[in-house]
Amino acid sequence: MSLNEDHHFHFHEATFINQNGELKTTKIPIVQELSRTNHFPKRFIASGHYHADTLAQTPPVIDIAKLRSPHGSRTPELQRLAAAAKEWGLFLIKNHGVVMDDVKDVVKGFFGLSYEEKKKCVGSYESVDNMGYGKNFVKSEDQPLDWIDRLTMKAAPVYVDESTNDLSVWPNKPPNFRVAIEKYVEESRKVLDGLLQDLAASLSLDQNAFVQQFEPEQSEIKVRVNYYPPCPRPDLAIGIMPHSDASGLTLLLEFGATGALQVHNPTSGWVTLSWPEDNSLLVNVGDLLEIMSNGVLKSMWHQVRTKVDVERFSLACFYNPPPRSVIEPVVGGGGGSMEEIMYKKVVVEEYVSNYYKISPTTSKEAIMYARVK
Ligand SMILES: O=C(O)CCC(=O)C(=O)O
Ligand SMILES: [Fe+2]
Repeated sequence: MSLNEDHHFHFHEATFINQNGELKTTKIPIVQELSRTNHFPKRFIASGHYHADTLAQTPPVIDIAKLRSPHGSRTPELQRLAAAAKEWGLFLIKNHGVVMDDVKDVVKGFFGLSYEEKKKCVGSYESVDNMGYGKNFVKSEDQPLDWIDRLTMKAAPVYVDESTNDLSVWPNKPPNFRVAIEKYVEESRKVLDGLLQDLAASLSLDQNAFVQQFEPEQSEIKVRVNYYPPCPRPDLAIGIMPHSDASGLTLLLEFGATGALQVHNPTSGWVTLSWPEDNSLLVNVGDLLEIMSNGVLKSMWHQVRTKVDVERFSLACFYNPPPRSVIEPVVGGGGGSMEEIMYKKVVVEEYVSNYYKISPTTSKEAIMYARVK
């Protein structure tokens, strides 16, 4: 179906350098408007991708209250944590204390604005490393487009000179958007710091082995809010193409609908993840923590499917060590001193910038940048 003349559609613009080194701009239709008018342009056909609905599985649930109970009694929960992070690279958490009602309201409020209002209320529209409003790794005219609208901001560190460092992409509507998200991010950081300690302990490493590389003053937390409107062709479209996150850890909140996030596991293939909207949050391992754990923890390869009848929202917090810091595998846990080193030292911002340069990819290619040959 082509974009009908009867409708007045808006577009995001993405700029990229093509294979001949030329600077190009491509126009990306706004999915809310397509959804509302039941249009499905060919550019959203993601052929060769996995489109089936598998039996939905609930990820392992880790009880943070149990992890914080006195030494000894927390051992079984630590073991469950290690098993989930090693095999799947993900787990749900409950009893984490993070309050999320305001965040859901502001995210819904933002995506409820018209395209013109959204564009006007985000101060800057540039894209650096995938930041800003409406960008989705577009690198060519022929690449399939994700059925998504998204806004990415840097929530930490908080810079004094906003013009250069946070791209001023925080929207000023709804008015409490930034305050609500910054509060959520600070609460999330505490939970993630605790989990970094638990993950190290669960691998018999010094409990500070990972967390000490995430300095409170300089660590980076990027927040991405994602909106997937109902899609006329879930059999052809993808909400987000398969990827692993470049992060250390990612904390994911989903609401509106479940059963859209799918994760690929070498033995089980694609698995659809589903869980009740009951305050649980999903934690997943990103590439940087896979490197820091010498490949013992696995960053998950995941994608998002679309749904024909329901809209879905998600909010991802990507927690990274400071951009200029050097990370390297921490060994000496269960593997012993003979453990083979799988990954090289990398500068965090160099890793992330290579990741964005080569994404999207068809497999976990970005991490090869850090792999010992
Ligand atoms: O919407 C989701 O469930 C996942 C989002 C995601 O993978 C991302 O933003 O990197
Ligand atoms: Fe992701």
